[in-house]
Amino acid sequence: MPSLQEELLPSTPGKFKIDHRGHAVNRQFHRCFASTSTLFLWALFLVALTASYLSFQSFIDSGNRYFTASWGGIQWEKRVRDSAQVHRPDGFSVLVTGAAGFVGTHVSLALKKRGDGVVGIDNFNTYYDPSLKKARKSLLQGRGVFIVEGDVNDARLLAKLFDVVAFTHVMHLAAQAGVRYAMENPQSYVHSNVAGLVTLLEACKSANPQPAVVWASSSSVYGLNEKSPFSEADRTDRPASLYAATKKAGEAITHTYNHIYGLSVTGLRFFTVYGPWGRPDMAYFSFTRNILQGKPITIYRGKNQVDLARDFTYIDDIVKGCVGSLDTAGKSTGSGGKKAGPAPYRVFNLGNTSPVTVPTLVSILERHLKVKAKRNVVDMPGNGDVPFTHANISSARRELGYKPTTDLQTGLKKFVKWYLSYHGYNRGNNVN
Ligand SMILES: O=C(O)[C@H]1O[C@H](OP(=O)(O)OP(=O)(O)OC[C@H]2O[C@@H](n3ccc(=O)[nH]c3=O)[C@H](O)[C@@H]2O)[C@H](O)[C@@H](O)[C@@H]1O
Repeated sequence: MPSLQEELLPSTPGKFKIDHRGHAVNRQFHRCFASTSTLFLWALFLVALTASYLSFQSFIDSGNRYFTASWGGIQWEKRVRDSAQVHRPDGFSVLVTGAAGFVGTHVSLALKKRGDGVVGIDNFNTYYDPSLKKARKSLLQGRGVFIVEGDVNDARLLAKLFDVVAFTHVMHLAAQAGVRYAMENPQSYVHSNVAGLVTLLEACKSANPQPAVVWASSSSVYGLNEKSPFSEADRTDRPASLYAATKKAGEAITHTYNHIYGLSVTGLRFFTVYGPWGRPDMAYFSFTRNILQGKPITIYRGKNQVDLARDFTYIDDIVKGCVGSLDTAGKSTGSGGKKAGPAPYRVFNLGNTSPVTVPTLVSILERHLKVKAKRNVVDMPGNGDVPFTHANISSARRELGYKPTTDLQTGLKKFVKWYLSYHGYNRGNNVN
């Protein structure tokens, strides 16, 4: 009779083989032990392999960050200095973050044109097609604006930039934009709009002299506010999206740096900015692309079948608001991380003051493109959108001389003209 042990010990995995000769148990036991130790060795080998792969990856990562960084060196510093060179009396030298972005490109061009020194920084991330960002970079380079490829989370890079140039102003436009994408990639909003902002403010507060900071907040901070038009004094404690929440956090964070370190801060609440060289993720841009390609567009509709509306604001008006903010920003009072007295803290709405519904936006595009849209109207999903926005701009008008002059009809015409030419359409046949 085979012993119980003999019956329970398989000679090969998955199979019972009963050996009635003398040292069956020993042999079986030995085989089993051998296969267990082989397994153990294999497991050890796999763990070692995984560990070395991970450390190799982190070496590559840090290598990318620190050894193959696209910044640094004498030539690089010269380019930064040249780009920051001021060419008008009492001109500014401005560090523009997100310089290859939509608003960043236009503001940089405007500042350079009037003789200010401009250095850009942009991480060229892939939130939308980086080739558009590269094209904007070429445009800027052609006008003498140097863009450093880097992230505002890179404290060493920022410290280096402030070491090379005594920036008078920082125009902080680098951000993770987009209201609905926050549900897909929440961490990217924390990374850019919270962590990146703090890293930048740390660099600004430590700089000597401290620059004045003007930065992009958003109309989305008004969230569920129903009082219209939106005034700066209205509630902003009910954000409807994580994007809005990070912008609201930015307003609180910048206030802290103003309070503790004497940084001069101006926050600008932009209202749905549009125009040439715009962002492909925004509705007016993606609608244009789809209409031209004969693809359907999705139009969200609010509660009780009410159309959504936005206070769409043309880029040139926004640029005037940004430049006006830089011109009127009081000085920071601190230096090297120490406050010497109170500094200005301001928040302004930069809108157009005349909301337009999304279906009307589509009709205007159809007219300019001479193509009918395939409209697919759906109820607004719970994705962070708000039903309408409408700016009260009396503060900006009073203090910045801000006065928007471009209506949606005119602004979209300019956008369509740019879009067709940028994408190589035959303009003569397509635009009014
Ligand atoms: O001003 C702001 O605060 C914000 O403006 C825009 O956000 P949003 O107004 O949502 O702009 P779009 O994404 O272009 O949407 C405009 C309107 O079109 C609607 N929409 C969007 C996409 C779509 O497929 N269908 C559609 O009907 C949206 O619901 C919204 O009412 C920007 O994307 C934000 O980065 C910015 O901060």
